[in-house]
This record gives sequence, C-alpha cells and structure tokens, in this order.
Amino acid sequence: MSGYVNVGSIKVAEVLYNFVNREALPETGLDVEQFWQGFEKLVVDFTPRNKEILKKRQHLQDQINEWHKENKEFNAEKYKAFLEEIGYLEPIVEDFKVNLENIDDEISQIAGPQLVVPINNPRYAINAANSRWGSLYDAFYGTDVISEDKGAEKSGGYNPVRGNIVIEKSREFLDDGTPLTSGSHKDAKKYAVANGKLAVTLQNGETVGLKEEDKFVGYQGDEGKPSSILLKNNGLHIDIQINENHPIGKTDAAGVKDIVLESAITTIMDCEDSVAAVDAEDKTDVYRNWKGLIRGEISTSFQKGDRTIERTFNEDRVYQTADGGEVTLTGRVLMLVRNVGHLMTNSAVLLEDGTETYEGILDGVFTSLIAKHNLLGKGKYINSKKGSVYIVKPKMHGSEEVAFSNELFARIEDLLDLNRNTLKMGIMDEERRTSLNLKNCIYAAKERAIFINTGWLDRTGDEIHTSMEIGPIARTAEMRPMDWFQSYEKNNVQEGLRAGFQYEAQIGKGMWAKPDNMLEMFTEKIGHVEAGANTAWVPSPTAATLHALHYHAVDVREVQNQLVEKGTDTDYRDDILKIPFETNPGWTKEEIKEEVENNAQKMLGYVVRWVEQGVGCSKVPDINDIGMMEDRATLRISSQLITNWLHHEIVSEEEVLDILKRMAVVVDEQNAGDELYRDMAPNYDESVAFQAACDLVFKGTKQPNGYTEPILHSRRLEFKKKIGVTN
Ligand SMILES: CC(=O)SCCNC(=O)CCNC(=O)[C@H](O)C(C)(C)COP(=O)(O)OP(=O)(O)OC[C@H]1O[C@@H](n2cnc3c(N)ncnc32)[C@H](O)[C@@H]1OP(=O)(O)O
Ligand SMILES: O=CC(=O)O
Ligand SMILES: [Mg+2]
Repeated sequence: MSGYVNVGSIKVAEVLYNFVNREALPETGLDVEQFWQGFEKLVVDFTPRNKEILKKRQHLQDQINEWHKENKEFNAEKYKAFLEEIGYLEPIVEDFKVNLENIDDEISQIAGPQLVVPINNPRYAINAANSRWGSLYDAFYGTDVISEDKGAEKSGGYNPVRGNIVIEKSREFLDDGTPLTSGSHKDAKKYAVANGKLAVTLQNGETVGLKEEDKFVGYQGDEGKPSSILLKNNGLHIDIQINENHPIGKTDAAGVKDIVLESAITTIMDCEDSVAAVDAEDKTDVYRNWKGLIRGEISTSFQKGDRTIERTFNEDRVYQTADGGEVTLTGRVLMLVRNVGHLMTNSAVLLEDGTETYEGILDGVFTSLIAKHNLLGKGKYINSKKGSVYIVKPKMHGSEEVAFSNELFARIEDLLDLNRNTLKMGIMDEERRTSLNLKNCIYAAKERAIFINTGWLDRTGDEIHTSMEIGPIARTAEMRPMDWFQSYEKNNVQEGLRAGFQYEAQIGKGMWAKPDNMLEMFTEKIGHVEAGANTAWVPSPTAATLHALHYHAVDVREVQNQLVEKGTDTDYRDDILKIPFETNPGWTKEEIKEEVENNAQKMLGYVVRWVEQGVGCSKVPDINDIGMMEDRATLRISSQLITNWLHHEIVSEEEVLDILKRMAVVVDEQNAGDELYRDMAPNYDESVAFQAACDLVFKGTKQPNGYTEPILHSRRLEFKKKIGVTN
C-alpha cells in the first residue's frame, strides 16, 4: 500500500502525489506548491458540504420510509403534498435558456451515437476513441442483424452468401439516405466524380447522380477511379471505399470493398459505473490513462489469435473536395470523461482526522488538471477544438447537488487557472429527485450543462430503493413500459428542449444493455431518435455503427422542431410519481423463482469479477443465456429488487440464500476457462465475492439510496488484502 505525503493538514498517497508532480502538473504552467496549497484548501472547504448533501439524501429517504409505513393506503395526492413539504419536490424555476459557450459541434450540431467505455482498459478505450468511424460491412456481417438462416452462417471463413446480404443491405441504406436521381445503388457498376459531382454508372449503362447533389462531399484517389467517395446525410459522413482488387471489392460490380460510417460522435471515458477503482493505486491508474487518452498518446499492444496488435489513436482523414480543395475530417471521437458521483470516498487523500476524501472531488480536480494539457495544445491530438472540458457528473440528487458540482467546478477552474465555465457538465438524469426536478437541475448549471442523459439503469435502481417501504416492486422486465418510466423519458426530452438544448447541447438516451442482441437494438433504438434525443448510449463500437443508421433514417432536428412546435409545457410530475409497486402481485411460485434466480445469476456473475479481478464492467449471461452488460447500475437494480422482495416476504431469506448458492455453481461453471477465477462454491463462506453478493441483498435496505459501491469497494479492498495485491 502507498505511503502518504503531508500536504498542509491533509495527506496525499505517495503514488498519487508522485504522479501529479511528475506527470500531471508538468506542462500545465501551474506552480507545484501553489497547486497543492490550493488543493488542500479546496478539499477542506468542500468536504463538509459534500457530507451535508449525503446527510440530506438519507434524511429524505428516512422520511419517505416513515411516510409509507404510516400511510399503508397509498394516496397519490397526499404523497405529492408530503414530498413538497419535505423539499423532495422543489418549487419549479421560471423558464430559462442555457447559456453555453465554446461548445464543440459534436455536442451541439451533430446528432449521433455516444459510446461509453471503462477508462482503465486501454485496449477498449483506444478502440473507443477510434470508433468515430466504423465498418458497416463488419457491423452487418458480424452481428445477428443478419440472420444465419439459408446458408448465411457466420462461422468459418468468409461466407459469400452472407457477404452478399451485407452488400445488398448496405446499398439499401445508401438508397434510403443518399438516393440517386434514378435507379439504385444496388445497380452501380462504377462510382466516379465528374464536373464536381458524383457520377454513378448503372448496370444499364446510364450514368446518374445524387438526388440531392450537395450530399456529395469529396473523394480520395483519381476523379475517374476514386478509392473513396465521401457522402453526408443528416450531418453524418458515409465513406464508400473502392478497391476492385480487394477480396470483397472483387465480388462487387463497382469494386466497393466497404462502406465506412461516421459512428460514435462522442465517447464517455468512464471513471464510474463501469470501473472498479478502490484505492490510491487504482485511482492513479485511472488518471494516468486519462492523460494518455486526452493527449492522444496512449498506446497498447495485445495478442489476438496469433497476431500481435499495436493499438494507437487513428489519424485524421483527408479528402479532395469537388471544387478542388481539401477537407480534413477527424479520425477520432470527441471525448467526455465521467467522474464519479458525490457518494464515495477514497483513501488516496486523507483529511486531518484520518477520514477519506470524497472521490468526486478528487476526480473533478485531477481529470480537469490532466485535461488542461490538451487545452494548452499539449499532446498528439486536440480533443476539444473549442477549448472545453466535458465532465459527465453522475448520480446527483436534485438541484442542490448540481449547484454543489457547479461551485466545485468553478473552484477547480480557479485552482487550475482556467477561464470560468471551461469545465462543462453532462448531467445524468438517473436519480428520482433529479428527474422530478430536472428543470431546476439544468438551471443550477445553466452555463455548463451540455447534456442531460436518461441513465435508466441507475434510475430504475433508485425507483426501487426510494419506495422500498411501499410494497413489492414490479418484476424488472415490467418496469419500463410503466407510466413512471415513460414519463421520465418524455420529461427529459421536454426539459432539454425547453431549456434551449436544440443546436446547443445533447438530449441523451440510455444504454443498450444487451451487447450481443444487435438485431433487437437495431429495431428498438431508433425509438430514441424518434423521441427527440440527439444522442444515445451504446456499449460497443459495432453498436455505434448500427445505431448511426438510425440518425440517417430520422432527422432528429426535424423531430425536435416538431416537439418544440407542439409545446414543451406538459407537467409529467404526477406520472413520474406513479410508483411501480404491486398491491396484489399474484406472481406464481415459478415466476418468483425465475425473477430471483435471474437477478441472482447476473449479480454473482458481475460481482465475482469486480471483487476478485477488479473488472468493473462485464458481459454476463442471464438465465436465458443472453449476454447482458452488467455494471454498478445494473447491479443496483438486481440487488435492490431482491432486497425489496425479501423485505415484503415475497421470498424468504432461506430461499434467496439457496438460490444464490445454486447460481454460484452456475457462474463458477461459466467461468471455468478463466485461470484467474476462484470458485464461489462450495466454500461460500470463504468466497469474498459470494459474501459481497449476500451483503448486497441481505443488507440492501441499509445501502445509501440502494447503491452498490460501498459494499463493492469494501469487499474488493478486503480481497486485495487477503491475496496481498496492491492493485
Ligand atoms: C449504466 C451505465 O453506466 S452504462 C455505462 C457503462 N457501461 C459501459 O461502459 C459498457 C462498455 N462496454 C464494455 O465494457 C464491453 O462492451 C462489455 C463488457 C459489455 C462486453 O465486453 P466483451 O465481452 O469483451 O465484448 P466482445 O467480446 O463482444 O467485444 C470485444 C471487442 O469489442 C471491443 N469493445 C467492446 N466494447 C467496447 C467499448 N465500449 N469501447 C471500445 N471497444 C469496445 C473491444 O475492444 C474488443 O475488440 P478488440 O478485440 O479489437 O480489442
Ligand atoms: O449510467 C447510466 C445508467 O443507466 O445508470
Ligand atoms: Mg448510472
């Protein structure tokens, strides 16, 4: 474990202190001594306020619990009045508009997918930074968007039957978004440029152009024999790549070897839900990676099959324009960084009384300090051309907490000698108090709020915990179609539009949590764009490429215009307050068993890797063998649902323990091929991971807002100690 260095009244872990002095502070123009003095003062000033925020959360929760116990007959009007009385529902501010400056086009102008990636996994994080462009052919060929029926299997080498379906589907996409004056891209036998326009020769010998000529942007290679044609539709680029000697190009009449799409426009480098970082060593790793990412200098090499792959940031892409000029497009996403929320502390910095500092304060300071490098032009690539730093702030409850972050950001700007409002804020709309008071939350950071995103996974967990005492909460799959959820989503779009997010900021929708079910995503996630969101989360680069198709199909600007025209003054509060509980559930024994087993299996599959391997985001099979993206937020749902059912005696403790034990055997089997894995069964008492899962459900009513972090962190620290690892 790291030793500590005294910094005034506080102590900073040596590993972090050295990183800051040797790697983070150099090139920022900041004085080392002044920085640490200012840091100490900031920590000392903001810690008590952070503590107060958390006390208020608990006080509100306690009052809500008591109210439900005293009001067994639920009355919606009385409930709302009570929430107003205790300040859970805030008086709503007058209409206003956000006042944002120096916002990159990727946030304000370009509607498209937002990828999320654990920041402490360089292989994935660099991949994520490069996922601005993705192969449509690979996305179709490699996923279930195309069925494997009728000889179109994926297995083995290249399957031309499947390949032809990919090509056909891709041409249909071109016909939809960038149609020809006549005929179809399917019949193209040559793509060329003539007189500054796209000239497509069809099978019938006719040469046609684009219906909307200005959708042609540029090309690479010779006009008569280009290697690439660049088109643009709804603000997103399409690169038709041509090489008649390529194995795929050879099979295509026009020599097209791929269609590459602008895919993830922004990426969130995540320090939070998808990461396990519990001590100074882990946090220093996180910050070091962020430095490599924001400067575009990080690289990694890894083995894939029998190949060694070197992964670095992609270069820009340069094209000739029709008028003889040149256009350079970035090869990379715009990066945002998600800090942690206000809840957790970390031993990386200790206060005078020996207690740990709030991790959110540390993240705010250090991710901003590191980002300053890039603001000063240091590094291989510039992330924000406008000189902003985009910080996503999760798990805030109500406008007071947003105001706290806003002040923290201002103080960090002063510490780092940054202009006011350089630090922008993405507000996760993922706690009930925030959804219900969203307008006020945006107002509290109206010079910084660059997104509001419906983090529906945490939001669902918070819904369960907040109303723990009312009765049994609905089964997880039944929660989304319900009023509370639907109105939460609509309210988010409405409040974004009302606050003037159109052409200024992002109205974002949540994660697709089934990373292997791309057909289902392809069918469903277009709903996010149709609802007026100009971005939505995806779990992988492939998902980003497929989701990009939705922004080609639907012009979200039009949707937003229509919504604004219709009016943005619906009061969704009453619907959001419709608690998803069951007065008379009537679930069969079989249904109850299935629900608990499913949640238990996902929990254990995730927790075991978190606690014993430090993996913060995993793909874990559910009971139907569907690989689910599991992170701290999905764990909050699974654990709180079981807790709730235990609390209301839908299941007994013995039954849950029995299910956990049986599911542990299943999870052990699923991980049989992993050398680092330690079985949970049959010595359950010795498995730290198994104990963590038990704590999460059996002590679930006591977890602050139902969060999983306190147990995950303490059990991970216990495991590290047990096996003697420092990181
Ligand atoms: C509630 C919330 O807070 S949601 C936000 C937090 N969640 C996330 O950030 C999810 C991010 N996604 C992931 O971590 C992963 O996709 C997982 C864990 C869900 C699945 O991971 P795996 O099982 O390894 O995925 P799979 O085997 O299908 O794909 C691996 C390949 O995809 C790439 N990949 C997968 N996810 C990502 C990603 N998010 N970003 C970049 N690349 C990715 C990997 O780099 C790898 O490719 P490579 O071999 O060329 O390096
Ligand atoms: O952070 C995202 C969520 O859904 O929770
Ligand atoms: Mg979340």
